[in-house]
Amino acid sequence: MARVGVLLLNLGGPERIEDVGPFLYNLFSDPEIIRLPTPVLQKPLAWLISTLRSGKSKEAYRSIGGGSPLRRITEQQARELQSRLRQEGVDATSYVAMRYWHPFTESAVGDIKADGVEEVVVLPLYPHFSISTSGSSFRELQRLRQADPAFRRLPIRCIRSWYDHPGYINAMAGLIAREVRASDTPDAAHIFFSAHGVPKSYVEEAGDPYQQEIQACAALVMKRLEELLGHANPSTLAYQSRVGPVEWLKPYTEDALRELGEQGVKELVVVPISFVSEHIETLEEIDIEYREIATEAGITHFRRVPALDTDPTFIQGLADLVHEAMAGPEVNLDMAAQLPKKVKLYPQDKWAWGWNNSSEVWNGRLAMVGFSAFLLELLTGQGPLHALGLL
Ligand SMILES: C=CC1=C(C)c2cc3[nH]c(cc4nc(cc5[nH]c(cc1n2)c(C)c5CCC(=O)O)C(CCC(=O)O)=C4C)c(C)c3C=C
Ligand SMILES: [Fe+2]
Ligand SMILES: [Fe+2]
Repeated sequence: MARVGVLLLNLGGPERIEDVGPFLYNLFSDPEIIRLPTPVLQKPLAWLISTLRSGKSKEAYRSIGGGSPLRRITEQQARELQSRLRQEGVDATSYVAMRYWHPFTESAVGDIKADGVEEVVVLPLYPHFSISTSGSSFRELQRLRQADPAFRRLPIRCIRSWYDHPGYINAMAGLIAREVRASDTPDAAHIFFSAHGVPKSYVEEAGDPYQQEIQACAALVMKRLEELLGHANPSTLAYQSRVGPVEWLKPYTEDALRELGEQGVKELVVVPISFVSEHIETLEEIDIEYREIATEAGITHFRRVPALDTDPTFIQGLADLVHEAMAGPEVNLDMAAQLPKKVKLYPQDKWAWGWNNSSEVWNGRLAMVGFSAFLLELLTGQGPLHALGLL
């Protein structure tokens, strides 16, 4: 029997307050998170944005005990999945590969090689594919594979997304049903799916299938929920955790909550749909920030469905996914990261006259160059603004 390494991909989170700044720097250094037309500005901009954001982020992490529980929960999921697979006769060892904090992808790959694993199943702990999450982790793994012949030789099967997998849908519907049954008005409780957002351009320009997978997933969960409860509840899907000035997927969670309050909705069952573990966005953003907004909007009962964490139906669903992948063909990292249609990932490069996409791109580039020169001058204390006595 082959020794199988199950590589679980996740984002990672700062474990202590001191980690917040470097964690944010790693996150914003990723071109799949901030898509710039030119890579030279990625690091200076990552430094600037992480410095500006770190105060707000630290405050949020402080309010949930000083760090993210993501590593602890992901490692627990990995252990439980491993023992489930071993009980089912697979010689499996699970590994955790985080994208922006420990344990980093590189160290997981080092462990896989050291343990003599013979084939790898890559399982992102994101049910829905997004360029910014699974896509970024697949690309990171691809970089490591290209640089390392020993890793490249291992057969690999990647699971791209699993938002419609029965194990996951059943586990989600089961947790929601429990909250609905415990509510004051089980027939009328409003099911509020709050998915993590992405910038609108990811979907509309880059062809990210994320929104379509989220919508399909919410519909499947509602169908299963109706079967479990024996009645159909009203529902809403909205997007949370917007960062920066650009437009993200709509409706925004805060706007949707206010609108439901105006419509007279009193009882809400909030479902964190894109997360399978408790983390800052569930514990701080939903439980503290959105609860407050909902209460102000007149929603008197605000229940939040817990994240799946190590729910047994969910862990069994993950084990089934691994079995299915092992029985199927090899799926390499390029195939897993592929977007459904041919799209332009970065704004067009060719110059064209007029007020058009091209001029906006070049305006943006010139502004970035000017801004970087300004930043450099601030750091070095030398440059044209100092020469003119303006700095
Ligand atoms: C489906 C899940 C996620 C998507 C999609 C996603 C996109 C995305 N996120 C940011 C910016 C930040 N994300 C941060 C933390 C964070 N994000 C996710 C999940 C998704 N992100 C997780 C699991 C975590 C870790 C949470 C933890 O407990 O530590 C942060 C840091 C926290 C904060 O300051 O709010 C930022 C910033 C962007 C820009 C983006 C899409 C482009
Ligand atoms: Fe957030
Ligand atoms: Fe995020």
